[in-house]
Amino acid sequence: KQNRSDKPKQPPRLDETIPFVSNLWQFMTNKRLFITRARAALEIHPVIRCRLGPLDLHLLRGGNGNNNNISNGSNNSNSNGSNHGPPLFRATCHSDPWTLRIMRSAGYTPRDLAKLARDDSGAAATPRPGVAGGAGGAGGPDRIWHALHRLYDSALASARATDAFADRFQAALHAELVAPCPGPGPGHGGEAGEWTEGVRIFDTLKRTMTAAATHAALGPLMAEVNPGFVDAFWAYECHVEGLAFGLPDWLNREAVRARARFSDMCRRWYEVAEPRFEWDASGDGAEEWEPVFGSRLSSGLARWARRFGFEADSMGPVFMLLHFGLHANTIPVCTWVVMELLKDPELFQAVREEISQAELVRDGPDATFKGFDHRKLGSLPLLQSVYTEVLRLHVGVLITRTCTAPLTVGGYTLPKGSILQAPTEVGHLSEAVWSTQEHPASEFWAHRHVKETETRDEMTGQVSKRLKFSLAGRSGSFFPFGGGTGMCPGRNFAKPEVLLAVAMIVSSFEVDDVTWLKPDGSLSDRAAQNDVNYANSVAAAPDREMRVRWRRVR
Ligand code: HEM
Repeated sequence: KQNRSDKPKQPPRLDETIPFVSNLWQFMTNKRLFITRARAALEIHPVIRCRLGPLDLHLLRGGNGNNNNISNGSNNSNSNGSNHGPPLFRATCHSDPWTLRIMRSAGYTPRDLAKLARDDSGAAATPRPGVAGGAGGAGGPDRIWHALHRLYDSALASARATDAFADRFQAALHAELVAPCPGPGPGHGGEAGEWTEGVRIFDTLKRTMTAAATHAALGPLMAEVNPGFVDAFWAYECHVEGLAFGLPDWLNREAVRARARFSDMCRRWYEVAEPRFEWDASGDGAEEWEPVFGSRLSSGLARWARRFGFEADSMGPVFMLLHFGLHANTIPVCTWVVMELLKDPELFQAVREEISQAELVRDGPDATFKGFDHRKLGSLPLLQSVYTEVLRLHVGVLITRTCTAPLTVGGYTLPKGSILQAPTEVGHLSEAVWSTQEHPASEFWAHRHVKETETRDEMTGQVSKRLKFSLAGRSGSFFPFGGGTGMCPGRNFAKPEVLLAVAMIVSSFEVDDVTWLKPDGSLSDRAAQNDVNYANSVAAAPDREMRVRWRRVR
């Protein structure tokens, strides 16, 4: 209702039975339900208020109907993500306090956290208006956020970094999954031509992709120094969201133990790598990969921490979060793609045929397989559609920002300093945006993002049909990588990693005998769904494992 006083009109509040208690309790204990209720309220109102403990939040709707098709200047407008979305993607909204919260929960020391908290100049090249830009002014020595984001731009989001990562990842995954190697170690795919029974898809991808992506991004030392790091990572990974936004540590002992174990491994690795590294070689112009820290992203992060005088106790957490960013979403996303293909033999065959177009040309008919061109893979329409559909259905997160200037949304003016959250699910699951008569938005439909086009050959008159990938008109309702200044800088690593792993499995294995297993290993009578424990954790893990038998066909 319009308020008659001079006070600005306030958005409605999210209902709760016990004021100040019920919503907070639900957020901490059943985030899935909290987000479902918020989604329902946002179907009616473009913005709602909600108090969670000390925080007064504004929940916003994404989507095309919200007058919010705002460009964020990112170079990303294809299936990697979207450069449109909710108003919180504007340049005046930032995510530093939330990133700090994640860093604190990972174990950065109070002194190093204080350095980050002191710098309110933001991540952009120009310091925020009215802010000195740290003690050093614009581009000055104290602009710690800007330095981090510059590193992300050059060593994570750039084409050069992506190509180097994709090549290393592909070679390492081939060694893990396909290369014949008797005895323990690589070769999870088994001997060529022989059936391997009881292959667990999620488990196999966790082992092989974690090892390969770690090799490509952090070099070979992590596996040498910490042989059990893959298991330790996944034991920690399932607790990260809860550690940052859920129960306090003293109620969360198992999570605290898992974090300490993996953080110690990262610190040990750093202590082995640090004295071996050539610190004098130049940073930005350095080679994309060297055998100590691995990629320029990893050595750049070490340089960033050194430049700002980080304490030894922060180094485990710094690299633990790099592992988290690298593995926690790509591997479940890849698993969902593989599961969808294996559930549908016709789709599997269609994708296999499409993928063959991206195989690198061999030196001769009998020459060995050389791998895939990751750029070509990323442009294949059906594969892109499947990838997009998986991101749409299995990525769920409350994108969070603080606004540094008043923001007008849906007729309400939210004051400077307001905390804004946009649940990706409101856009991703919108029936109005995604559904067709045969395929509701809640359903996986591999062809949702492709159109068939016909072209006529002018010489022969022959008509050929082609698929074309398109998100046209819907990109404002699709933001699995967030948007604006806080948009995921790893999105360009994620796509080739997922598609290369899918291509390698689809082209190298014959698969049958699909069954589903419950977490205790017993048979399940249904396929996997999003694990409710991963609500708001970006990519959800599957709550059922897929078991198959497979044999390597090359
Ligand atoms: C399918 C895979 C991935 C998904 C769905 C995903 C999603 C996201 C989302 C939703 C955010 C928050 C964005 C926002 O607030 O607007 C984010 C941030 C981030 N992601 Fe990713 N991500 C993926 C892969 C990766 C990879 C491979 C890396 C590589 C290390 C990575 C590194 C990061 C980092 C460093 C941030 C924080 C950026 C900042 O501090 O502003 N991500 N990601």
